[in-house]
Amino acid sequence: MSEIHKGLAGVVADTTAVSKVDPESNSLLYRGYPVQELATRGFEEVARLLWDGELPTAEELEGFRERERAGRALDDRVRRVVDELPLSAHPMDVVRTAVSVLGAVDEQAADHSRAAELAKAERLFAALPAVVGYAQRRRHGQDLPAPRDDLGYAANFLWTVTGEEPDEVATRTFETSLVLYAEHSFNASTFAARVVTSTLSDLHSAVTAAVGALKGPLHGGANEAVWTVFQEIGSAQGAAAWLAENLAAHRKVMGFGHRVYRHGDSRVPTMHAALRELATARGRTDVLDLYDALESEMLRAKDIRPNLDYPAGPAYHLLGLDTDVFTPVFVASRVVGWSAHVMEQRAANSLIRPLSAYDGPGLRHLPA
Ligand SMILES: CC(=O)SCCNC(=O)CCNC(=O)[C@H](O)C(C)(C)COP(=O)(O)OP(=O)(O)OC[C@H]1O[C@@H](n2cnc3c(N)ncnc32)[C@H](O)[C@@H]1OP(=O)(O)O
Ligand SMILES: O=C([O-])CC(=O)C(=O)O
Repeated sequence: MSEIHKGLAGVVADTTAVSKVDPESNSLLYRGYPVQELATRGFEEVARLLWDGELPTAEELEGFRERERAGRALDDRVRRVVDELPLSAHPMDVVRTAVSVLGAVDEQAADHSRAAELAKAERLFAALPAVVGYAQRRRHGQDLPAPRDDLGYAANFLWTVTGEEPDEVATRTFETSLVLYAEHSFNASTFAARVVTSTLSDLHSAVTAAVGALKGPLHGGANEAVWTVFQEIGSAQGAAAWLAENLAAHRKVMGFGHRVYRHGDSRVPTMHAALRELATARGRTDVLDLYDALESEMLRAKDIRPNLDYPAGPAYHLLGLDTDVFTPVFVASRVVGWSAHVMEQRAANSLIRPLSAYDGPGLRHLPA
């Protein structure tokens, strides 16, 4: 039997110039730039870098910002389909459905030229905050506030979801998380997007599949699960007992561990610092105490470190997002990476179709 690479662990499936995850130096580069340096920049600029391969000129950035501001309103056709969904539908299901609708109505859906793919990626980028905002607000009986053209992407996103103008620390924390979440090489959702693209399918189909892959708690769904764990534990004093019980029951602790990083996730220190700033400004040092307590218990018990979802979950709670809206926010950021990979896959395509080793019953025949 040929060698099996369960979960494709350790398999190098293709090359990519979008980002480099290096477990040895514990670093993450977007198009060559360390993500920690990019975390001080606006998310719109980082999106252009990931799509275009180079930082935009001031003029290019302003042109993109204008198009983004013009595309913020919730499409009526999306609203009508979402209104048919039960209020109990998970916001990730709302987002997945919305992306699918946006694909069905996009006049360039079948145009796979790079110019058309970029235009579609830009439109999705601009449209998703209103979709995420609507997913949260409709359940509270609230409509969307009108988009704020005087605010950048990150601040307008928070305004759209919460209906409150964010202060500087909230905008900075949120923007940092968007930059850190934007791209991470061949993770499961990006790979799903590349698989779909490899069949010569369209960008919205690839993104819809990626949303489905991101939803699971072993991937993006972990940021939602982290805050649920914080609520279950309650306070720093409860961390040791909670962990002992869960490890004894062989349950995975959400927000810890990573398939690629072996010495901790390179993005965590930057997001942890942002969380510290936000929690301190909000007088919620209890959240920081619980964060530290669970982290050190996990290190002591299993020698496993947090991944990006661990600081992002509590930060999103403190920013006023409903817990099940955390992963949809991840979608709005990662759509940049997904679409960059769709374009890269298309430019040098080969159908992705691995082999399997059959281990079912041997040849047999139907009874006469
Ligand atoms: C943005 C992101 O998508 S980051 C990932 C978000 N996902 C999570 O936080 C979910 C929790 N983490 C996990 O389930 C895992 O660490 C994964 C899925 C992310 C990566 O795991 P893999 O590379 O497949 O390693 P695997 O799950 O086989 O774990 C290896 C060992 O470490 C243990 N382990 C790994 N992560 C954890 C965890 N979070 N809690 C408890 N034990 C863990 C496993 O139980 C296993 O132990 P064993 O060898 O004694 O059976
Ligand atoms: O790379 C991975 O497997 C998961 C991850 O951290 C991400 O997608 O950001």
